[in-house]
Amino acid sequence: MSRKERRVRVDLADRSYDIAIGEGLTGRLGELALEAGVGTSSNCLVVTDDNVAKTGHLRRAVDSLQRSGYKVFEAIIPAGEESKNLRKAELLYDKAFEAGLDRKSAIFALGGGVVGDLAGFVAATYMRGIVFIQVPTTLLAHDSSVGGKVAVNHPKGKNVIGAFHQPKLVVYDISALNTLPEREIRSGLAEVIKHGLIWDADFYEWLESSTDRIKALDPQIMEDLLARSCSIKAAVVAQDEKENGLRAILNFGHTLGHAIESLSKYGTYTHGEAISIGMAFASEMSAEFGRINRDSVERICGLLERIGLPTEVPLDLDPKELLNSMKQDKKATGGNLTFVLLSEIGRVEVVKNIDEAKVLDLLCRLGRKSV
Ligand SMILES: NC(=O)c1ccc[n+]([C@@H]2O[C@H](COP(=O)([O-])OP(=O)(O)OC[C@H]3O[C@@H](n4cnc5c(N)ncnc54)[C@H](O)[C@@H]3O)[C@@H](O)[C@H]2O)c1
Ligand SMILES: O=C(O)C(=O)C[C@@H](O)[C@H](O)[C@H](O)COP(=O)(O)O
Ligand SMILES: [Zn+2]
Repeated sequence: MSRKERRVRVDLADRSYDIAIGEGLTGRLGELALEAGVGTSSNCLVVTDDNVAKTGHLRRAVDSLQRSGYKVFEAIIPAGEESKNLRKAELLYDKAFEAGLDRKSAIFALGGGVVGDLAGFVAATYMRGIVFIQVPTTLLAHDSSVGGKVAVNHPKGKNVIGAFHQPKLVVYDISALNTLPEREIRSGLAEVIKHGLIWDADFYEWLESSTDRIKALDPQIMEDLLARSCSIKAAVVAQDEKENGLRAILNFGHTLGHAIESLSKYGTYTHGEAISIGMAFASEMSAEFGRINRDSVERICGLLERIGLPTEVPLDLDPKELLNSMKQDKKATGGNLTFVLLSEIGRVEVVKNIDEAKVLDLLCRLGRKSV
């Protein structure tokens, strides 16, 4: 007998939705979408990438939707961050027209954060916004599928062309992790660790003590981990949907992380790897500004490294270019740097007008390069 899935609610008044978490949920996607009120009268589009399409996930999703009466079209994009751009968005608009999508249609984003952000952006803009459903297939996408940030990249920076468009439902099938490469598992754990660091010291300690079982992808552990991590994201988003204040804490590690991704042309580091380096750097900065002690920095870098994530500022990236890229971060106003810094493990603060000379100095010291 199938076990009932776990549910985490994202409370956003008339835009509230559930995150359903459990094993084998892709095979029940149609039933779950119907239950969430996604209509079957108009055609729908399932967007995925060519890696996910090679696994059984796409077939299971489409079969389930068809069994529930949905008329399904498919769009497959090339896998990878390089696809998160306006040209691919335009190809998806073409697909949407070919599939006859109208205002009552829905887009299902089946994949990692790239598919979710891109398909979500298309759903937010096609005919001024249609329903979309997130069906995350990476560990990292437990974060990207929740909260409604949808975007594409621009040569000037990550996610700078985007919108807030909440999904109607998130269906997280834990079984999808079985086909995910180990590197992507580690990458996803970076965002999980972030959620512990910014919000919940107990969760962070639990992660420290459960590393081996997490690495073994024990299904019960993964269900608990996802439910706790999604609950933190949901709690933050519910309090500040459009990032007027609090939500910026979810950007811990991203100021440097996004600069690393952008300067390395999105080809060297996964998102999780880049923000792992960014979190190690933000922890060092927090210590430099006397907010936390060295033991906490060692503890944080220790966990990231035990997971197999990088913590060192890349030697091949120029500190001045990193600094300039960070000044274009969406949190920066008037060219002044904003960083999310730790006050203790489990608590952070958004700090504006950070002294850029100090950041440059630390970048040079940690990257072991002189200016
Ligand atoms: N919107 C948000 O709030 C938010 C939050 C975090 C990250 N993001 C964005 O998410 C993106 C990163 O997402 P990601 O790490 O999921 O990357 P991704 O979507 O590129 O997926 C990583 C790799 O795994 C493959 N893959 C996906 N699911 C698979 C499966 N089940 N089996 C085998 N292979 C599979 C993909 O084809 C890809 O090669 C970045 O663009 C980042 O900016 C957005
Ligand atoms: O949901 C948020 O808010 C986040 O900051 C989550 C991040 O993990 C994610 O990478 C997000 O896309 C970054 O947002 P951005 O506004 O800095 O592009
Ligand atoms: Zn992120």
